[in-house]
Amino acid sequence: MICVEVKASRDYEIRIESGSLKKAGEYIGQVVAGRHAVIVTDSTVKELYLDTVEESLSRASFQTDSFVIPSGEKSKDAAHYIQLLEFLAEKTVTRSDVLVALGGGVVGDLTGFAAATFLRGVHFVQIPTTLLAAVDSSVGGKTAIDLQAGKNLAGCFYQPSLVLCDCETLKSLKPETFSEGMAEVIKYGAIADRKLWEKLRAPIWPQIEEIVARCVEIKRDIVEQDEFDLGVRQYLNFGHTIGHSIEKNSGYEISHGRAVAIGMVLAAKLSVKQGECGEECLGQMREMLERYELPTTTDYSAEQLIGPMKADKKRSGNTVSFILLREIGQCFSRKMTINEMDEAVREILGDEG
Ligand SMILES: NC(=O)c1ccc[n+]([C@@H]2O[C@H](COP(=O)([O-])OP(=O)(O)OC[C@H]3O[C@@H](n4cnc5c(N)ncnc54)[C@H](O)[C@@H]3O)[C@@H](O)[C@H]2O)c1
Ligand SMILES: O=C(O)C(=O)C[C@@H](O)[C@H](O)[C@H](O)COP(=O)(O)O
Ligand SMILES: [Zn+2]
Repeated sequence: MICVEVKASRDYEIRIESGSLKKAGEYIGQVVAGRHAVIVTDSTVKELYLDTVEESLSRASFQTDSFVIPSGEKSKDAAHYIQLLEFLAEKTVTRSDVLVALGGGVVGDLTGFAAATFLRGVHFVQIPTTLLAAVDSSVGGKTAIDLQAGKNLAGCFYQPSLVLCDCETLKSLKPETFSEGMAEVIKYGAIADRKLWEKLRAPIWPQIEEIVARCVEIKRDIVEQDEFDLGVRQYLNFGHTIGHSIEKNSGYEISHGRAVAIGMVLAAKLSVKQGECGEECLGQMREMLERYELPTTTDYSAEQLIGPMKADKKRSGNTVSFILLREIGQCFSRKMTINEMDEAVREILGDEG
């Protein structure tokens, strides 16, 4: 077992342990006082892992209920959020009880937001079952739902009480869903760790636990410095200003990981245009994403992309902080006015191809 400790507004452990799904009840029992657990999952994960987690919780004397949403980003919305809150009220969940997010980033973000707001805060535990959730969304306490107006526009910072990562669950992922998680892994290498980047050239499965652990350590180190996203945490948003716009433009048909992959190429391209890194950096970014069969180009026009980019949470008044690369393994933040961002996007898309 690898254990990574996080010190934030709530301290907690990330336990990376093969087979730990069967120990969920025992582990959750160690961090919460109540004995009522509501498992939130999606329609795909329910068929694969719900019974195992329910049985484990029952063995540890938990009463369990489950709330199942349809798989996919479209469930991360206000309607499912309200349905979940009504369900928790109907089941008389109390502040000492626990919500268990069993699934990918969609389940985790929605459950976290419900846990933060139901009764003004009940415990929640993340059990990530996608690579993306294991390396990124289960850690750090960003919770959110999408609004009609855009991605992740309602949410709050609310840390889980425990993250339990059983990499065995990643074996049932479709190859394209595994690749979507690799987009965030590639992000960590690009912004913070050249050595991690190099490891991604070797087969991933034999080193999966080590890779997950390194990613969550990088995220932990950043979150411990800036839990509330006012400074260095914004580095974790590399590729996301354009990525979120691509997701929104596609009506959430293009997944987060794929959209972020394209966003990272365009951010790298902007870094080259601004003289901050060499052409080879952009080439390496494209090569690494292609290695994992991730997209590197978009058909959306600058006109289409710019609108949603203005809703970025790194915006303050008329400026947006844009995350650029210095080299693979090092990034920084540059403030741009909305007009400068508009011009930059037109420029980088103008010669796309
Ligand atoms: N809070 C954060 O810090 C943070 C970080 C990154 C991404 N996110 C959010 O995470 C979401 C994307 O997460 P995701 O990529 O996990 O998407 P997802 O939750 O939609 O899962 C992707 C697909 O994989 C299926 N699935 C999950 N586990 C499986 C398993 N073990 N075997 C087979 N199928 C499985 C799901 O049913 C779904 O169809 C986005 O909404 C994004 O905004 C949040
Ligand atoms: O944890 C963070 O901070 C991140 O930015 C991680 C991102 O991968 C993630 O997609 C996050 O949800 C984006 O946040 P947002 O603030 O741009 O909505
Ligand atoms: Zn992301």
